[in-house]
Amino acid sequence: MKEFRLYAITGEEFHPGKELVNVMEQAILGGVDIVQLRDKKSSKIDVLKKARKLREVTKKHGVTFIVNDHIDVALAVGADGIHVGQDDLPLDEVRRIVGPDMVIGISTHQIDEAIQAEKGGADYIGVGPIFPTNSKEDVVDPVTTSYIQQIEAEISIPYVAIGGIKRHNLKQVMDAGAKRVCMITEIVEADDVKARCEEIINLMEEATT
Ligand SMILES: Cc1ncc(COP(=O)(O)OP(=O)(O)O)c(N)n1
Ligand SMILES: Cc1nc(C(=O)O)sc1CCOP(=O)(O)O
Ligand SMILES: [Mg+2]
Repeated sequence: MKEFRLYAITGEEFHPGKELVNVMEQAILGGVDIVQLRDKKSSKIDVLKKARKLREVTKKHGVTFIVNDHIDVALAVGADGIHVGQDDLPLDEVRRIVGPDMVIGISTHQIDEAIQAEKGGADYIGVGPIFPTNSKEDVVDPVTTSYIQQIEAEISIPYVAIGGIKRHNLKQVMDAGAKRVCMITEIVEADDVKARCEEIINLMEEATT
């Protein structure tokens, strides 16, 4: 898969009054290089309509587009990838459905899951939640930055740290070894989403120099 650094997940409930596609385009202009559509509330047809719009804007800017949960929607709109959780279809079934070229990401919360994901052919893993988060209802307890250190030592495929990551704790995440971060609220809640993403990327660069 294409290299990435800042991964944004949609969270429409956190930007009332602002259009989903406009918010995510601002994030892209600010430097986000993966966009994931995550929508737990809409009907399938509405998820499809949002996915079509996000596919268009991500394609226009050459940014990777991932759909959370809905493999059928990902295939229908020609997304670059699908993100699944531990309770979703097993990786080999997902691969059989989406074919050899689509990116598959999977959430992991402990090292055994990460090892299985790597063996099972995932293209990247989510590593989290690093800190407490209010953006996901059925979330497990924070895994802390020590999980990042374990992943660094034992896993070779790309991983992205997620969960409660903000500007103020970003350095802790980077210092633990993470090179890629994923955020919902810290990005989409900002008044100026483009400027917020630029600030986050500057902080990531500062933390690694
Ligand atoms: C990059 C990334 N990492 C983890 C998740 C969480 O996925 P999942 O466990 O399937 O939970 P939901 O997002 O479906 O609530 C993610 N979406 N993206
Ligand atoms: C969608 C999601 N998955 C997580 C995991 O740990 O797998 S944490 C999370 C929510 C991330 O949102 P925020 O950046 O607002 O904390
Ligand atoms: Mg999911």
